[in-house]
Amino acid sequence: MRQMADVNAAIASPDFTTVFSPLDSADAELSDRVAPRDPGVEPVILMEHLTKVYAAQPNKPALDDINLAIYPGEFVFLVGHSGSGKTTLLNTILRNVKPSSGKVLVAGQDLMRIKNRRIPFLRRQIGAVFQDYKLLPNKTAYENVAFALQCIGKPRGVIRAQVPEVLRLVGLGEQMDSLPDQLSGGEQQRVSVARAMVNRPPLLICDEPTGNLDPAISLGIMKLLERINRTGTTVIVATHDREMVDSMHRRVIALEGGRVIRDQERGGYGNYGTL
Ligand SMILES: Nc1ncnc2c1ncn2[C@@H]1O[C@H](COP(=O)(O)OP(=O)(O)OP(=O)(O)O)[C@@H](O)[C@H]1O
Repeated sequence: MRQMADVNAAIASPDFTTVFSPLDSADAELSDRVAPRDPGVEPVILMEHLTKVYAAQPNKPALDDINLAIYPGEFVFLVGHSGSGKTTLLNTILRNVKPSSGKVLVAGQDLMRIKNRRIPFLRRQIGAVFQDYKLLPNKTAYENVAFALQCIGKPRGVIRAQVPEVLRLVGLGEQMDSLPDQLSGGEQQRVSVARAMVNRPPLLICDEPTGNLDPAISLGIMKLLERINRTGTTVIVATHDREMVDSMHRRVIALEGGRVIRDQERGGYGNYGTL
């Protein structure tokens, strides 16, 4: 009873973002949605002459003069051979990697000048699904997602309201109390997606979210990302999953040797091997 009162209070509080309700209706006729690119719309990500040279490879830039604008609500695939710079580009957006030169703005913030104390605030605006961001093995699906909110000081009532909602959204309403090793690979990845989006970030970035998953499960993850995108979240996915990219007809940015070699509004995977 007390718990229900907490939940109701949380829903009424300004901290609660009832985030996920538009999703059912969003399943309708939105597949042709194209993000706005009116002159007045600011890009959520802007890169100008962005270059990253790692000290270990001084003669081979990981990113080489990247110029890109990604607008709110876009769904973007990042493709290219292994070592072409996809992860470095995503890590630049999270400010895990500091560029060597050029300009990068994320949600209007200049990441070349951002103060260290502001970086955690930047990261709260960005949900990240990386293959190596493992779930905590001794926590249930519920606790793994709740932990992300606890870390940023969300009230208990908000956590009790939002965590079940997001887990139901990713299709794990019945498995909230399962530990990671009681879940399949695809289910674990869905917990990662739930964890990344529970705070309703305006930007979701995913590095190989379907790596090592079988094709049917990969499709489920991609459909989930598509639904999240339909609520207005900008989604960027680095992937080697040719079938996925070819079937979704979304914007495709291809990297080669740290350079953008293709940027298509509705593209396909292209001629890359899987590695
Ligand atoms: N921390 C690092 N230190 C030095 N070099 C690095 C580092 N991280 C990446 N690199 C190099 O930068 C280049 C780009 O690597 P990156 O991981 O961004 O490519 P990728 O396209 O994500 O590859 P994959 O598809 O295999 O994940 C590669 O030459 C890689 O060896």
